[in-house]
Amino acid sequence: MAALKRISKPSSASFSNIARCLNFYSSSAAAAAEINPYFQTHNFARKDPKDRNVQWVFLGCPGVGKGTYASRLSKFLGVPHIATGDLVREELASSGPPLSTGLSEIVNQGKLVSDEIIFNLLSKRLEAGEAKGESGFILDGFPRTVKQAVTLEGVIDIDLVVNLKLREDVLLEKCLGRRMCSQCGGNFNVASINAKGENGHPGISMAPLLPPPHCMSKLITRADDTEEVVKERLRIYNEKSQPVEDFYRSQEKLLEFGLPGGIPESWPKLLEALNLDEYEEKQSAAA
Ligand SMILES: Nc1ncnc2c1ncn2[C@@H]1O[C@H](COP(=O)(O)OP(=O)(O)O)[C@@H](O)[C@H]1O
Repeated sequence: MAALKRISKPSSASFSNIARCLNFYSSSAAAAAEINPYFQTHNFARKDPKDRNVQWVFLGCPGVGKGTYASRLSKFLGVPHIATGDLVREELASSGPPLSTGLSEIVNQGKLVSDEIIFNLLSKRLEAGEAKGESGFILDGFPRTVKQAVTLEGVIDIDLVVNLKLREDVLLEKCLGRRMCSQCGGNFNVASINAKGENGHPGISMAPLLPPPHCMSKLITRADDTEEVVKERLRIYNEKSQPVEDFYRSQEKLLEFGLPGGIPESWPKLLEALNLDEYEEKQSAAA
């Protein structure tokens, strides 16, 4: 597959953030390695990129569409889509009190769960995948802090980080429109977005992503998709996760992608930005 990296140069404003990340890196690398012995000892992913599938990360604010595009891309490339938010929700559904009570309180307030829990869930998921012969992954929702990024960097080579971007007013509308089918787990969106252009930002329209008729009566809204909690999640993203963008930008791994609209407009442009458009044409021609 062709080289897939498109690199964004760091802006001068981001250099102080990069320096902060690097200071953090040196002071936290040892602490980060202590978090999970699995991550400390296991080097399953240090394989030559020629001998494995892609190891990518999707970054972006809540509601931007990380799950939608990471999941489409994972099917397209034949690699697992690993979303730490899904791992947390599965853990909540399968564990009883008191763990589930404490965990759901954190998630429902829009806060980040502890690194210990996240590293345990992620390492278990990677280990299970490895046992099944999986190769490569697209991570979604991880890393969310520079400390998590540093820890990941210590054990796994990340090839590319895709940073999805969307206006904040649209993010809020999208989060409030999110629905999930309580039976099949499918993700949908009932919001019909028509945001006018303002402050140099172009207008943006997104059609709702409606479920098939048999899911319609089973739709639920995530408890953390209320206006108050989404605003808190956006605040936490800006505080804790934005520096992760600078961390990867400084490593020249960051691909910035501003979503131009809904899936029909954005998907072909994303493939183009990833140099995958020709790959798709070849696949369609072969089918
Ligand atoms: N890497 C992580 N570190 C800490 N907490 C996480 C992480 N990933 C997921 N979570 C927890 O799971 C919740 C849901 O995550 P996710 O589905 O990715 O939400 P979002 O729509 O905000 O991207 C987060 O608000 C947080 O409480």
